[in-house]
Amino acid sequence: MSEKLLESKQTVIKGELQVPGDKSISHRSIIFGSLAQGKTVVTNFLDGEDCMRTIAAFQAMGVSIEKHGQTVVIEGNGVENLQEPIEPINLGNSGTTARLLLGVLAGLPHHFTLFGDESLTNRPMDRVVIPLRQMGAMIDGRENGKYLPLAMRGGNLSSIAFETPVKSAQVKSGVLLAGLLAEGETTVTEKTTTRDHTENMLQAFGGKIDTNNGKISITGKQQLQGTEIHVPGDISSAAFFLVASTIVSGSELTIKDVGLNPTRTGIIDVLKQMDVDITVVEERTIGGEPVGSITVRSSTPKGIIIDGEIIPRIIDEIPIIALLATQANGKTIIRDAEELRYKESDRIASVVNTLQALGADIEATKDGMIIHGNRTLSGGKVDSYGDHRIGMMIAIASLITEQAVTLVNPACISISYPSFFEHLKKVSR
Ligand SMILES: O=C(O)C1=C[C@@H](OP(=O)(O)O)[C@@H](O)[C@H](O)C1
Ligand SMILES: C=C(OP(=O)(O)O)C(=O)O
Repeated sequence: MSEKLLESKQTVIKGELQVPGDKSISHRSIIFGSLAQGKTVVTNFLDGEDCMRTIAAFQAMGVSIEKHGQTVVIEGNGVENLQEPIEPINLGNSGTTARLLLGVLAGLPHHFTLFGDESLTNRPMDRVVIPLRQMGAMIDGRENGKYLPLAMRGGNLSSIAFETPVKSAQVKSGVLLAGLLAEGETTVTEKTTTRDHTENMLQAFGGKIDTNNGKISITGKQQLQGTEIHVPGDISSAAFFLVASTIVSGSELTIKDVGLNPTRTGIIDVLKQMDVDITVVEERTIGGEPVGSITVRSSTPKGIIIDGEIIPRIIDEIPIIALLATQANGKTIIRDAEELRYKESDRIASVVNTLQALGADIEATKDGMIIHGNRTLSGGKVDSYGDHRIGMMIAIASLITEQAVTLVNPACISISYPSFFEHLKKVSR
């Protein structure tokens, strides 16, 4: 297993940065482009490994998808021309590919087998398998279809009125995509709002979807038209640099063209509540999604309580928020975040173990963590757990540790941010 030495050096974070395209929006651009009729051109596509899995899955079904740098051209031929793949589909590390693709495949009259890497193989799939079975898909797999590998035969779906028991955009999206291919009207009701990129992008492709008080309704068998999609910068990637600029004294960084969809901007709200010096400017709309530039100057944050409705709006940012909390005045409590246990690693355990190993005062709870601030972090050898967000959290921590940090298994960072270390170097002075 490879290791990366992150030397403890006096640095400041300065200048301007453009983070790569949003992962959630990149996945969905490939899915809708492949279901639509005609050409779709996606610019600023994230070429992280996860999004490449989504491309490969649709190529295996006969869709022509060409990637030139960050531009992807999809020649859509409509749902009815998606073919049965010869080989099993490898979903790699990508939960989003798995849950959203399951929804699409459930609507196709073909046989599919799906598998993933060790991490994905241990993440729950029954949260989408159960409603898709209710719609008529035949799905079987390990532990009665709870886990990959899965085998399935789709087609002839009927609509469903589904109340999602988990706060998950992936589950909502999987069922809505199946609803798009089913007869009649499907509704998904969610108690807490989760990211709505599926709903937004369906409309960008000419589809119709209604959201009313947490109830999302979609009529099946709609024809979608290819279009142009510009992917905004990923706020979940930006979050690592927002925190870096806060905790490294003397820093000031502007991140340009970041997606500011309100279902994703919880990190900005958290930073503001913690009294971090943050401003958002140049707000505008590109391709149906709000974008803007965020400037952060170093400051000493204060500890806060983070729970309830905001959790899905910061779900991928909690590891880096935990690092920030180790530097805050006072105590930070994170609750209602049990979903973290079902990510690429059990992120309650991996965040707590890693930060403890670096000298933080942090403890795990059933659904979150308690972090006591004002700690000087030491250094040493810590593992990414094969989880990209843990790997990036460790790299940002190393900017303020007293000794060097050896990051074990850094390669996973390219799942969502292949140019992360290059960008870190670019803004380190
Ligand atoms: O829909 C999406 O694109 C995503 C939804 C979230 O997962 P859940 O919906 O499982 O919480 C998030 O953690 C993931 O990185 C991307
Ligand atoms: C949880 C994540 O992604 P996924 O569920 O797509 O693997 C993530 O990117 O942090």
